[in-house]
Amino acid sequence: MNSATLYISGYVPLMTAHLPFFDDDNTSSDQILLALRQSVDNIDAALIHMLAERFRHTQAIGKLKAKFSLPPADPKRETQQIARLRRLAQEAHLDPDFAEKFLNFIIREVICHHEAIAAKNPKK
Ligand SMILES: O=C(O)C(=O)C[C@]1(C(=O)O)C=C[C@@H](O)C=C1
Repeated sequence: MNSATLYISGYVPLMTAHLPFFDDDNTSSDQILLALRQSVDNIDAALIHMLAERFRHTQAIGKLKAKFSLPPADPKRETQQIARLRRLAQEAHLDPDFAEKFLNFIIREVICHHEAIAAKNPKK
């Protein structure tokens, strides 16, 4: 398989231009799979690091909210975030419904963290 074949099969060649093997007709499917999986692994690692950073900041928000007796959830803010992420997803050719589900999944977890922080710091 070469880059032309990948293009015909719907794979965006720009994304693979930096990968080895793609202009070589003798490349085995195992080699191509390995190269693609290396990129997937790099992207997964980046996602984990970005999520860790996001949770670090939302933990700080949770502490602030507990200190000033603010509610753990802010539905108005969530509505804005979802509208924005759906727009970004569309531009990036990612399914907006998936983007919304993904954000909601993360936010639900953040709200649990906020509730736990508030429970540990009860206001008299
Ligand atoms: O921005 C806030 O107020 C947060 O608590 C953070 C966050 C989020 O994870 O983005 C979580 C819960 C809220 O309902 C809205 C947003």
